[in-house]
Amino acid sequence: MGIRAGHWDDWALQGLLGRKAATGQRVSLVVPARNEAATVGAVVSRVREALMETVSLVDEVVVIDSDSVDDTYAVAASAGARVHRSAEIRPDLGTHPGKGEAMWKSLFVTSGDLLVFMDADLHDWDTHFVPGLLGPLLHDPEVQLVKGFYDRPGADGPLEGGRVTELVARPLIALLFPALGDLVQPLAGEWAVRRSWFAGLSVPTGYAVELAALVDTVRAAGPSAIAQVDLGVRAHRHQALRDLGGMATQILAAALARVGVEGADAVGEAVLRQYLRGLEPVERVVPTLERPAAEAYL
Ligand SMILES: O=c1ccn([C@@H]2O[C@H](COP(=O)(O)OP(=O)(O)O)[C@@H](O)[C@H]2O)c(=O)[nH]1
Ligand SMILES: O=C(O)[C@@H](COP(=O)(O)O)O[C@H]1O[C@H](CO)[C@@H](O)[C@H](O)[C@H]1O
Repeated sequence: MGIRAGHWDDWALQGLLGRKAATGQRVSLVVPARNEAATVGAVVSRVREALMETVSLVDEVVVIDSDSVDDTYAVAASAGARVHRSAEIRPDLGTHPGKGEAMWKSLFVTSGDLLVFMDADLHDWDTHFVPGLLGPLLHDPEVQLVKGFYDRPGADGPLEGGRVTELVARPLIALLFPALGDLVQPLAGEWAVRRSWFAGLSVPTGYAVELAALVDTVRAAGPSAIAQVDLGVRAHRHQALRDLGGMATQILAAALARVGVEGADAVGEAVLRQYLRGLEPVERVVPTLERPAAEAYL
């Protein structure tokens, strides 16, 4: 069997609540956020209202403030989230920049048996994303990781989002990881995973966290350990093209490391040279470090 696909409304909310109660599992929504004051409040407040206050599907909403320099922390806290600064979680383990670092650190400040990750920069989404992602985990013990997929509006049209997905992730999957070929949105930031499973994974500290989790999961447990759920439409803030060069470098570094090619130097960073005009390069130091499985520190 390959990667199973479902639709968010395959699972009635009451049925999910029943399964959650019957299995005694807790659910943590984790939102990694760097400079997301404009949108993080709505993500937190809407999920809290719909899935914590109205029903008890989510037990905690945790925002990991990832080196923000805006009001992310205050906005998320006033919306009702438990907020932690990534750098202040387990300082004995040091701190690194990046989305994956924030998600790795979330393991030390959450209690959920099931973790649901959502980006903080969403502006076209709905709260059904969360039950949709939980459906396979609450109903199928074989599933360890659930990816959301959706139509992704971009700057050039209703289906033009996902530049790194189309130009980097899908080619990597085609060439190196064909078992993941069924995945519609391999880089989607909306995904869910069993805590015990995520705690056993090596986690890239940057943007490669999503692809690495998929590769390591399909290798360790096969495609039946992964499910994907149609969540409808999702729009988010789009980074500038050259900033996605850093993301692409991190994803490529993690992929190459998983096929025995150590592209980055030993200290866990790569220097990406970009050019805006003429011969003068703009050098971007790109962290390619990975955190070891968190279970050893929990
Ligand atoms: O160092 C970082 C970079 C990003 N993010 C968060 O990770 C999510 C996805 O990042 P981003 O929007 O930059 O990626 P994109 O969606 O453009 O691929 C967002 O909630 C960011 O705030 C983070 O927590 N730390
Ligand atoms: O899919 C993609 O190509 C990138 C960038 O999307 P856009 O080109 O800005 O629509 O966005 C995803 O990739 C990141 C790395 O995995 C994730 O962190 C983001 O959540 C996801 O939006």
